[in-house]
Amino acid sequence: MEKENCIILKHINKSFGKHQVLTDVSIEVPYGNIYGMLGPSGCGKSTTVKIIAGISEATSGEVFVLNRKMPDLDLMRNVGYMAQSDALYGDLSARENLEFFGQLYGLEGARLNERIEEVIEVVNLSASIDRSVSNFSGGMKRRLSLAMTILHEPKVLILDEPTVGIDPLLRQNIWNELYQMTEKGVTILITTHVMDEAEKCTHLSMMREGKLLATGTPDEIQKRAGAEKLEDAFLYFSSNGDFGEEAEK
Ligand SMILES: Nc1ncnc2c1ncn2[C@@H]1O[C@H](COP(=O)(O)OP(=O)(O)OP(=O)(O)O)[C@@H](O)[C@H]1O
Repeated sequence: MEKENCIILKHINKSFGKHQVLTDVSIEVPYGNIYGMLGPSGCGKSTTVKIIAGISEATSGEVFVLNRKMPDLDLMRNVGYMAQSDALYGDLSARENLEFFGQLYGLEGARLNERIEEVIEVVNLSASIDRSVSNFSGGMKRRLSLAMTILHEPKVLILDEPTVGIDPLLRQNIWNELYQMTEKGVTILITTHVMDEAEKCTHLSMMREGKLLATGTPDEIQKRAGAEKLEDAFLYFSSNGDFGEEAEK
């Protein structure tokens, strides 16, 4: 099982003081897939991905990424993490931000310039590459953050609500790019509270109040709920208690 799965969470619990925000979260993310975590605001998606990315620690439970127990600093080069809030230097241009982050990951010279051109095109910001980021809209900042996350070609991408504020056409382009990356073996974990984005994922976890409601492919989840839409499946699992994959077998 460990060999097939790029990311494994085993019985993760997380509390902030007395507030338990994650309860017994176990997931397995197969290599080369887009795995979605779907749930309403505050259900614990960001907390989960921060633990996977190694920037927050679980209160109990274990996390493995690429067969290594997290947190593991040596793995950081292979993991691209895009947080919900953009970590950009407003005084710098988009190009300068990319140069700075690229150098941190050991890219330089012609290779760095080549990658910058590639990623800036993916997010459709080529025309604004030399503009100061302080003049960017929220959606442009999200797009630049995504470009920075994929710049060093990590094997694992962890994207926390990456397409918020991005228009539908560009969102489609970005999804196409994500699919192409999985064809090259990249594993992607993405959080969303939007059903139509969740449908695009190859695998899915539905989450509510820090607990998993259901896991599987979008199709499997709908079938188990007897629903034609993911939204109805979510409502079904929300009102019928906890139905992990195992419980339904
Ligand atoms: N550092 C923290 N200290 C205390 N409570 C926190 C902290 N981070 C998150 N929480 C709480 O944990 C719960 C889950 O938050 P989290 O951000 O993981 O949810 P989410 O599903 O990602 O929602 P959103 O999409 O709105 O960010 C919330 O009740 C939140 O208030």
